[in-house]
Amino acid sequence: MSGSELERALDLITEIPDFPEPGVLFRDLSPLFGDPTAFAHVIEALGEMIGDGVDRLAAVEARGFVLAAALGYARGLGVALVRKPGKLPSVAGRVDYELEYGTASLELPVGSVDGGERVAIVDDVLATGGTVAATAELLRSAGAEVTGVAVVLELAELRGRSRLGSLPVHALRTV
Ligand SMILES: O=P(O)(O)OC[C@H]1O[C@H](OP(=O)(O)OP(=O)(O)O)[C@H](O)[C@@H]1O
Ligand SMILES: Nc1ncnc2[nH]cnc12
Repeated sequence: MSGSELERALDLITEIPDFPEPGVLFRDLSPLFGDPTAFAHVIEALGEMIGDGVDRLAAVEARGFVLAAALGYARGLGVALVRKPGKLPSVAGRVDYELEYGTASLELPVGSVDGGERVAIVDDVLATGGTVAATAELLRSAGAEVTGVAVVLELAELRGRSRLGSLPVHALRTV
């Protein structure tokens, strides 16, 4: 894959002003998910960013699941599926946090990670960093070591990295 192929794939992301509320510029990855060539380039590039030495991926409902499922399949890694509340019969932990728009809670299913596992978090967008910070907290509470974060798009002005301490963050594109 050439750099320009990846750039063309990322150019499929569209911007929708004032969604889901006034003042938010929503980045829609649906066209990228819908284009098999672009999607394959993005999965390949995410795989290069997470590197070796990872035992498992973790992803957050809903858009993160699409990326992590494909990447996990490509790399032979299982995925810890972090859920929005009320979906799980057995909850290992719950964290409440702030989003760019509104508040949210996440839950980790019992048995999703083993103690000492090295887990990389995969998501589509890093905005305020609340989602990734909450996911990292859930994984660490369950005994995992979080190795880093790989996202397709980082929204730099929302300063998500500043909430993540020394956790390595890799983004395919930063805007
Ligand atoms: O860095 P943050 O400010 O936490 O924002 C990033 C999160 O926001 C979006 O998820 P959303 O909760 O909108 O859910 P979705 O994937 O179900 O659309 C996105 O998929 C990230 O997970
Ligand atoms: N502006 C944005 N666009 C898409 N997903 C987001 N998640 C949080 N902020 C977002």
